[in-house]
Amino acid sequence: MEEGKMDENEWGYHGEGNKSLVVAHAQRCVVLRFLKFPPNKKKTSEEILQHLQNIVDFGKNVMKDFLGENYVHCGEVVQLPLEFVKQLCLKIQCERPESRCDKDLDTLSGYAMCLPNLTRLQTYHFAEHRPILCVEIKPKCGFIPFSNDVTHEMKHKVCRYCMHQHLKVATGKWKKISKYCPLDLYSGNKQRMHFALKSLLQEAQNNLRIFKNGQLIYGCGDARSPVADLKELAHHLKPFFFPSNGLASGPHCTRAVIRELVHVITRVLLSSSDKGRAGALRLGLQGPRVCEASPFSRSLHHQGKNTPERSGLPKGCLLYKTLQVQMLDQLDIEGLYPLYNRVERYLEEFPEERKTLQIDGPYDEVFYQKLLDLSTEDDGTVAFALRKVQQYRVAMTAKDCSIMIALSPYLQGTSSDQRPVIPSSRSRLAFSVSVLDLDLKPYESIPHQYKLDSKIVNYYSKTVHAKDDTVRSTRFKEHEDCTLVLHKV
Ligand SMILES: O=P(O)(O)O[C@@H]1[C@@H](OP(=O)(O)O)[C@H](OP(=O)(O)O)[C@H](O)[C@H](OP(=O)(O)O)[C@H]1OP(=O)(O)O
Ligand SMILES: Nc1ncnc2c1ncn2[C@@H]1O[C@H](COP(=O)(O)OP(=O)(O)OP(=O)(O)O)[C@@H](O)[C@H]1O
Repeated sequence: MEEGKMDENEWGYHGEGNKSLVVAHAQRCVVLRFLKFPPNKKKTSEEILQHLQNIVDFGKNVMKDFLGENYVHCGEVVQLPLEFVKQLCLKIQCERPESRCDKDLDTLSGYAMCLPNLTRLQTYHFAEHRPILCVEIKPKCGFIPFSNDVTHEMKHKVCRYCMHQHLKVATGKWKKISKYCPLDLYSGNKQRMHFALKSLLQEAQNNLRIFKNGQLIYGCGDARSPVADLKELAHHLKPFFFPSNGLASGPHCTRAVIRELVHVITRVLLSSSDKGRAGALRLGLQGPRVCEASPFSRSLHHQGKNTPERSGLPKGCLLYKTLQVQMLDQLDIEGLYPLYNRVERYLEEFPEERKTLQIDGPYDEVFYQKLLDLSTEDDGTVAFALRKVQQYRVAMTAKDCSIMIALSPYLQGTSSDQRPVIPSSRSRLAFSVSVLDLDLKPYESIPHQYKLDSKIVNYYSKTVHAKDDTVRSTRFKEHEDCTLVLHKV
């Protein structure tokens, strides 16, 4: 970033999560990502610089290897004029969703990350005139824990996302339970993936956002208020997908366009662009392939088909690689927590060792190499406990990242476009797939994870499953009655 040339009027509010806020440049395809903190928890400039540098290093030294060179954009740390940051912060404040204003943008350090704008990813630096559509999916955890340390039987049957939905609705975070189940999306089975994507479109929550030419057109800007409905979305999508002459409208047309979007996204998600260090992780998928709470698997169950077709994900695709990283959580939080406590006890005795143990970085090649040891035999050492803790943090990061799929019409002959192409009903679409929000989860969040896990499972077991049992036992009684009647006849 060239000092003196920074003008806040060239930047606009783009979006934010729990820990960072993103502004986008109006012309150039770049964004600035600032850290956010609760008002009473300000950090020093040095701490912020270190934190941002750690994010970049973690992307470069760990995630690029695990997920693949092509999918990860690490960006760089930039120093900005403080006056620019202050003015920018004032300018965007009114656009920030209220639910995110419990944290303030860091305006004191002047440091931020500069990244390609993945919602407009074309030739990277300058926007082209081709329309561009971008679908952002936060898929969450795609497997059911297989660890023997799991004590709640329910956790072997229902995935965390589906259980968590009930707690989220009960606490008012969302209004409706979503039909989306990550296991359907990660199944590699087209039918299940279509169902998962349609469910995300019906109830986007913070798991789906759609941008057109860099502007949010679908999904939640605010925690609770969607920006458009499916009809409006279909209208936006027509230039990309509409199968006929562009004049038709009505529910039939909306359905056709949405179906086309779902099919294209599925194909992109199953495509491979593998340039990473091949096979850094080889974790065989263990545990159930379906979640009992998914409406898709429930409907199969009712049809008497207990296991859906096994398709599996192609090894080079981003979903497969993300799932592999997620499965670095081999012990589940229940098995991990005692190991975290072992590390804690050691640190209480030898606080100066925190640095050697690389708990707060550096996230370098040494850190990466240690993650590759997947043995689960506990020899009682701090080294073992620490390795599992670090693997867990990396797994949690992959469980919370987002996938960005950018699509634009492929113009034959006129483009120096190097991107892969996918056929759609209207034209061919050039696409790129990227992953974002790869900030390593903090060591300190482990006790919170432990408590939250038990809260989610207890709530689900007590309320939902108890209700299910009542329904089932009523059905069983009806069935018994029915059998008796049949016997009499
Ligand atoms: O615990 P979860 O599964 O609710 O995930 C949190 C996310 O909630 P979600 O369930 O996706 O709505 C949560 O997302 P929201 O703020 O709810 O949009 C954050 O991503 C949070 O990460 P961090 O603590 O900011 O690093 C996430 O926390 P981590 O568990 O990844 O640390
Ligand atoms: N490089 C990028 N290009 C385009 N948009 C981006 C980019 N990075 C982030 N965003 C947008 O900004 C939003 C917030 O970013 P991000 O997910 O990194 O925030 P966070 O606070 O770290 O998230 P979380 O709540 O998961 O902790 C994203 O959901 C995405 O829409």
